[in-house]
Amino acid sequence: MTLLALDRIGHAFFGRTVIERICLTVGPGEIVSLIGPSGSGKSTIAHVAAGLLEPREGAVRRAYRRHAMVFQDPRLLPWATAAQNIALPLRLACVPPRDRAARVQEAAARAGLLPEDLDKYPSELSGGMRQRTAIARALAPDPDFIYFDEPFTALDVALKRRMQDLLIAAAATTAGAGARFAALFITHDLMEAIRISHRILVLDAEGRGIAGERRVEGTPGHRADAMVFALWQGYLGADPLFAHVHDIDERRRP
Ligand SMILES: Nc1ncnc2c1ncn2[C@@H]1O[C@H](COP(=O)(O)OP(=O)(O)OP(=O)(O)O)[C@@H](O)[C@H]1O
Repeated sequence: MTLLALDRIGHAFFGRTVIERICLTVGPGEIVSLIGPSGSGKSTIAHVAAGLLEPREGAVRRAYRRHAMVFQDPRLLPWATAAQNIALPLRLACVPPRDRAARVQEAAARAGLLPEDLDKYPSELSGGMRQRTAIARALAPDPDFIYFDEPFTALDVALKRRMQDLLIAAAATTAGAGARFAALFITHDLMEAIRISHRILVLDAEGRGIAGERRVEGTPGHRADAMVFALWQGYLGADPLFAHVHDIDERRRP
């Protein structure tokens, strides 16, 4: 079964082609990273997949129930508390007010927010807490698919790691039930992709399709750091698929 399928997607801005022949699939419970250099069209692909942009070519099939999105910028309403921000999608989905508080608390707990943080305004929260709030807001309507567009890029290394672990835990469920959500995770950080994903898709250097993919050994959250590091070294040092990932100069793109 496939929750998301892109079939030969192409898109152009003002007549300039930015993506072409993009084919990808994401299955239930899968975290799939899409990696590529800056300007290679990763966000454009996520926007097309989520229905924010109509592609010029190709077809998108969505078989999931409900999706959410998390961006690099948390995009919180500054005049609303963390709890009110998290409740926003519940209000939009007409969830009765009596049910909202419990769902906000559950989502906040999954995102690692403390009860006392919920009454704070975004300006009173640190960058990491703001991003946790954005993640809680995404989790609140219980989506079975989440688009992440470089959500941790602006965070420092230790915080980034904690947020990756949080995402892995939030996606998985307890007691043998299926995963709670599948995800398309946009990043330019190969180490991050190896830590959190089941599969990594690599964009062609010129955005002309997916150059290839690698299924990452093991399960997210159960890979030892030494293994993650060894895979990262192997991919960058010896795997031609990743040769362009860190050394392309986006200013040379046509
Ligand atoms: N709304 C837009 N109008 C015009 N050009 C755009 C628009 N959005 C993106 N582009 C261009 O499309 C190309 C791909 O952009 P996109 O943001 O998808 O790349 P990306 O791989 O996500 O980059 P980054 O990693 O830097 O975020 C870039 O050259 C960008 O300038």
